[in-house]
Amino acid sequence: PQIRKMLSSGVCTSAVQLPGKVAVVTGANTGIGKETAKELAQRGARVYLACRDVQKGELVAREIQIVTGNQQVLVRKLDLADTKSIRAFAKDFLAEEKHLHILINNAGVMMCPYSKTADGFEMHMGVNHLGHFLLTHLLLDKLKESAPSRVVNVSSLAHHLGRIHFHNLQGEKFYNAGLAYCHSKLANILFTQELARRLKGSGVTTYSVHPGTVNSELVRHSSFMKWMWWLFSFFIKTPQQGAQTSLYCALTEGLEVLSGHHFSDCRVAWVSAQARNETTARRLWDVSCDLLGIPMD
Ligand SMILES: NC(=O)C1=CN([C@@H]2O[C@H](COP(=O)(O)OP(=O)(O)OC[C@H]3O[C@@H](n4cnc5c(N)ncnc54)[C@H](OP(=O)(O)O)[C@@H]3O)[C@@H](O)[C@H]2O)C=CC1
Ligand SMILES: CC1=C(/C=C/C(C)=C/C=C/C(C)=C/C=O)C(C)(C)CCC1
Repeated sequence: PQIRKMLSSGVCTSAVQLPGKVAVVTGANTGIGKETAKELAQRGARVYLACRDVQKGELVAREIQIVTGNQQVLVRKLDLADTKSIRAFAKDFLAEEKHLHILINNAGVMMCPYSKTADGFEMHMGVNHLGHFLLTHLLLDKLKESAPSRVVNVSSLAHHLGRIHFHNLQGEKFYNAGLAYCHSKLANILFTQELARRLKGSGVTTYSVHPGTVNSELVRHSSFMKWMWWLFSFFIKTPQQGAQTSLYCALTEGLEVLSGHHFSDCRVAWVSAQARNETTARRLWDVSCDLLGIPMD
């Protein structure tokens, strides 16, 4: 029980309610994203479940509506492995909604065999970093108009093993599925820091998060990890526990001064030296804009 307690600490104790607020959660049909969306709906927000599989999303939306009594739980198609899908999602959302107060960039893939997104990006970098980079860029004016608003980027402790190899960003020269995940999670943290710098004074703040080791479908591509997760399932966090730090960063009052920081177990957490490198963060921003055809400023 002591080990379990140690591995599952961190509870979002904020009492903030969200009537009239609008939230988007990516990858909300399962795992941490589903529990994050459920809690936001419980607090009265209108919540968009941005999912690549709309059918799975609809089932979860019904479940959340029944559990929370909040009918304002909506499903929209978003495939982060395809910039056309991201642009279509953003276009429809901007036409439909006046506000966006909370954006949770939660969706993720881990340890997939070498593959590329529709736009030719390596899958981890493409979905986990570039997809969310583009989505945030497209929704940024709406976030600014809705300030105070927040962007939460779900990263990982795994960023410690990550490096940004600008000469091999698409894994074409060498590729390791585990490390590719770590690199993309480092990119999440660097993106958060650079975004925070650029958004200073705008009323939009941003945070990166390590949710803990969580019993979810993330391990689907690795038999070894599946076995480990099964073996230690009693010790690791439930998705509901894994959602706590994302919720803490989305909801806690007075957190604005900590924009750009990394959180774990609902506390500020230490990041690797690579994750504190401002030059890498700026360069990654520029390279990401270049790859996505976004004008650099
Ligand atoms: N579980 C853990 O121990 C840890 C998780 N994290 C991070 O937490 C986040 C949530 O992961 P978790 O809940 O554990 O994992 P899950 O695999 O349970 O959930 C991942 C979600 O991302 C979605 N997704 C995957 N690819 C795409 C895509 N191309 N477009 C849109 N959505 C996509 C999945 O959709 P679908 O169901 O259709 O595949 C699913 O909804 C991830 O960013 C992960 O890196 C960080 C540290 C530890
Ligand atoms: C050694 C060990 C564990 C392994 C932890 C690992 C391997 C965590 C990996 C986390 C990842 C990959 C996060 C994703 O971003 C457990 C299961 C906690 C149980 C106690 C012993």
